[in-house]
Amino acid sequence: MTSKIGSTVLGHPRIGPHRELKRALESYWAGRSGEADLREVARRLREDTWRGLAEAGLDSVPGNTFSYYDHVLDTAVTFGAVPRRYAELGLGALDTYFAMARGTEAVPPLEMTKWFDTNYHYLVPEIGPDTRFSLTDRTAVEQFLQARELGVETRPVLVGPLTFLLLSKPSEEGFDPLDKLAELTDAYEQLLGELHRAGARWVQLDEPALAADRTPQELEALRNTYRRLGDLAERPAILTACYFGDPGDALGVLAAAPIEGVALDLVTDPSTADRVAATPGLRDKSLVAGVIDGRNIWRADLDRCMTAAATLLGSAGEVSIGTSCSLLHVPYDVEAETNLDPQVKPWLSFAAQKVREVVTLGRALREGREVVETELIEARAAVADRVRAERVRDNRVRARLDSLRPQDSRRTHYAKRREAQQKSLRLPPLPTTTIGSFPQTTDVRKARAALRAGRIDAATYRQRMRDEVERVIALQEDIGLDVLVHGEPERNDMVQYFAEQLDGFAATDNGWVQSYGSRCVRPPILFGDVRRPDPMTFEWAAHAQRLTDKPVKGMLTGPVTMLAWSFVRDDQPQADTARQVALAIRDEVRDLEAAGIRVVQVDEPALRELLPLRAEQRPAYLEWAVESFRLATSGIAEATQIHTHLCYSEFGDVIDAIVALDADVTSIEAARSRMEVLADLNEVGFDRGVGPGVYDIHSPRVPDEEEMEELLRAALKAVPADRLWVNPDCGLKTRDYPQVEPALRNMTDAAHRTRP
Ligand SMILES: CN1c2c(nc(N)[nH]c2=O)NC[C@@H]1CNc1ccc(C(=O)N[C@@H](CCC(=O)N[C@@H](CCC(=O)N[C@@H](CCC(=O)O)C(=O)O)C(=O)O)C(=O)O)cc1
Ligand SMILES: N[C@@H](CCS)C(=O)O
Ligand SMILES: [Zn+2]
Repeated sequence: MTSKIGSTVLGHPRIGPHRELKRALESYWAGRSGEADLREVARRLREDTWRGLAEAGLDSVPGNTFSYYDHVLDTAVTFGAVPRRYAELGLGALDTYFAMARGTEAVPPLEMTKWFDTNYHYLVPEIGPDTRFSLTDRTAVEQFLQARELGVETRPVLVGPLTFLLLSKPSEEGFDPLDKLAELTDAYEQLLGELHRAGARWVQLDEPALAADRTPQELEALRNTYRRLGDLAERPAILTACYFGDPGDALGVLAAAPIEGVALDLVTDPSTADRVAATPGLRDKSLVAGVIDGRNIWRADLDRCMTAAATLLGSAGEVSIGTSCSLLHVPYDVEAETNLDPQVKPWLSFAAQKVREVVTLGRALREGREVVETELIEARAAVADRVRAERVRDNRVRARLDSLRPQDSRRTHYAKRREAQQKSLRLPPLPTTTIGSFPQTTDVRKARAALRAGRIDAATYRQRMRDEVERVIALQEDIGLDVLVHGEPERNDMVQYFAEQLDGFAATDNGWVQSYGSRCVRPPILFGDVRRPDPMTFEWAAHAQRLTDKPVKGMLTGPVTMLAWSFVRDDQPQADTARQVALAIRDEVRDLEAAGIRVVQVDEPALRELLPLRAEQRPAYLEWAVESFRLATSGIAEATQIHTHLCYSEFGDVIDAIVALDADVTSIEAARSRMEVLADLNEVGFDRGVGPGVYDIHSPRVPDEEEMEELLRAALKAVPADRLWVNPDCGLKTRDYPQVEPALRNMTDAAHRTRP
């Protein structure tokens, strides 16, 4: 008989409570430590996680949640999908894995892209006719056995076969990775067999791709795959996890499949719960009710969660309590925060607190609410305090929003702006610029760490950053760039930096969340009405502008990106929150203009990221996303040139929205896709300045001027010279000067050679 799941979480952070894995990885990559050291750090992190989750009282502990870099890459390696160019390097297993993740001198890495609508990035597997799927890496089995030796029985978690192939890209044109589903399913069968023989009672197959629109053929593929896996004679019980949204018609397919369990996200779309009762096939299955939000940080209303879970009793064979998705997207522990606002802190729940919430609800469901009365009372009080808190509402902000008129988010006609800007800026054709950040050197980061630790005072820190701005301006002048930037040395992060200065946001000291590989972010917490008490950036931009006669571009982060990369309040529509952020940015744009800054860039790299997974929800999102950008960038002189910057995604789905932003110049990631985005923009009649990136900043490689010239000539076929800008794909903060300086010199030379 199938064992019960009880209470569980679908996955867990893995970077380490103090980013131990980040440090171990970076030390290994820099050659400062060996493979054994790295493996030892990883082993300890895994063991601490298993023990911690078991001791917290979870009935079912997820396993195989650790990754040295990315779980999609792990899945590719598990099933032998290692493209030949990496296998041929002749490296050991771990270094081949890192070559796929980061590239080497000889080969670029796999492409990296966003994991659904989150700020986590996965590596895109390449699948082609030559891919031979087979079980080539047994880490999942080994880790199951290691956990068992510690006395913890885990439920190994794997990316499901359908999601894996849907997230992959064909290694050659015209090939559909789904054609390999049957062969991949053979390999999953083998792994399930080995896990069974090792003693695993449950396995979790993650199928978040089911939260997006799926074709009938894809649903048929789902049906066939899960029928095959389910019909395996010797295997663990299968829990298929659907998260990031409602699984739609896929729910019926899974309910009819011969598997034992389904985990549902009941947070993203609470109406998913209503469909459970209407899906009779679930009555003999284990249902993990994902009532605790796995990707936001608000303390749960446990009474409401209990009621939601209890209404499902009877609609499924067994109802368990779970998180809506993996906890990968939240920080480890609120208790690690010593400087958080004392009123806000009890409103929050990070991974450790969410595990406790799940355990509490699991007990309440099993043994009755009385046994967890104290926990319920505490949660009730915290939730009520947040609802009542006066500081969450700022009537000045609300009054200002109420008084806005439609013309407040409109600029004058582009043709007039263009003329005024040409007169003011006098730029050559194919003007050169960068996206904003210059390398965040060790000295810059050390200065910030010293300021935080009180080893230097604010005035010393400020002077060091001003000196850095001077260096960056001098370098750009020397290289001959046309529109300069101050380099953003004073920013810890392009979202957190602003959040730290805005009312309504709280920042964490240790709330790290993995963004990709060893890179992390600390998403700020947007808890209340947003207001800008003081100017935020103009001191830096004005300082930079005083150092040069060339125009300096002011650099701000747009409202959509501020929301996308923060933990956002869930007590009002996102559109309202975005408008509040937009007003704060609008004030900053005006201050920059008043300080003599003639070009302002408002970055919206997350515009595509927040696009709903289901097409029917997209127009409403795009409307508020565009409107908030326009609110932030209107109300200024015609001569002030607004730039925006987009990166980290494919733009096909948001191309109309890019036009609707009404920016004067748009810089956009394009180097790796060889300018394809320009044709898409032409198709919708885009007639503004555009800077398709000619330098892929994701790789340490220095592009030579010939290849950038070739890209520019390709761009000129789609865009006339008087609209084409020359810039890298994105900011340079993750690169080092020895790469950046020659690359920018080559880029500038390429622009000069290409100019008519
Ligand atoms: C553009 N991207 C961003 C996303 N999300 C964001 N919120 N911000 C982004 O920029 N999403 C999409 C992409 C993802 N890309 C990246 C790229 C780079 C990073 C990254 O480099 N992260 C850094 C941490 C950045 C930061 O917060 N720095 C702080 C703290 C630095 C620090 O760790 N200091 C040490 C001491 C340092 C020393 O002594 O040398 C410490 O505190 O222990 C700062 O500069 O002050 C990373 O290292 O992971 C993320 C996403
Ligand atoms: N201005 C930012 C944009 C990154 S998406 C930077 O240059 O880093
Ligand atoms: Zn970017």
